[in-house]
Amino acid sequence: HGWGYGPTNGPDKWIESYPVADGPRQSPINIVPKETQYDSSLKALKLRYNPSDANGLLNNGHSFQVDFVDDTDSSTLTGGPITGTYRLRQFHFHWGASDDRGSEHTVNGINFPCELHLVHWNTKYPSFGEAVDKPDGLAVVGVFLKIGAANPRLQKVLDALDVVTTKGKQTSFSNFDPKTILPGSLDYWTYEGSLTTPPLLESVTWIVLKEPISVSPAQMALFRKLLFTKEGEAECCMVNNYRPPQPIKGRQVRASFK
Ligand SMILES: NS(=O)(=O)c1nccs1
Ligand SMILES: [Zn+2]
Repeated sequence: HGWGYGPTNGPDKWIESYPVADGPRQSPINIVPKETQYDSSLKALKLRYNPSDANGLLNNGHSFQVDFVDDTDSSTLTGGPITGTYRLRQFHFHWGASDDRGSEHTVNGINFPCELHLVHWNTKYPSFGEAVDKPDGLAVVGVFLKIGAANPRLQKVLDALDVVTTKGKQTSFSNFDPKTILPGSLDYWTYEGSLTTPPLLESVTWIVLKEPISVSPAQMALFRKLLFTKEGEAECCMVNNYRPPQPIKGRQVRASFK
């Protein structure tokens, strides 16, 4: 049976099929701001997204993702810690069964209820599939969600979830600008890491934003209505789809801000 987040196939079992799980640059990590190093050479993030590139919303059995058309440079990440141009491929979330956990990265050991990942691939490679296993192949922007006022910017995404409850369901989703779900500040921490789901490839430059966005308890309840399971199978709630922090193994986390 495939990997997942349950007691028999969860993060502690992934090493059995994916030995890189205990590699030197695994993600997520706990970020300790006092141990990060401000790097004045880090550039500002430049995110230029074209809403018309949004191309569907899918329950993939581990999370749900909004896919983007990535056959041109119309939705890109440049600047920040990276060189060159990375194209937006998809964004997705990780969340908990309750508001005290759900994020993958933590800050001073604090868990957030949810974390957004915007996945980009390096256009020095011909495709996402070619980039995904290269050390400079991907750049993922991570955004923490913290409990507060309802976030109207999230509502269009959350309103689409009721038709993709089970694994494999997808629905049309277009004309959406992911910049609208980013916080006001683009200050970030960055480090070299990996995919946080199998195959756990060590190909990700992580860019974790310091400022969270808000989400309300009612909005979190909508995430938790999704299922890991297919239509007709015994239902298993899609919650706690996060990997816990991994050993830093000597890595330096840099800050774009003082
Ligand atoms: N959670 S993640 O952004 O590291 C990711 N895993 C697989 C594709 S993208
Ligand atoms: Zn993710």
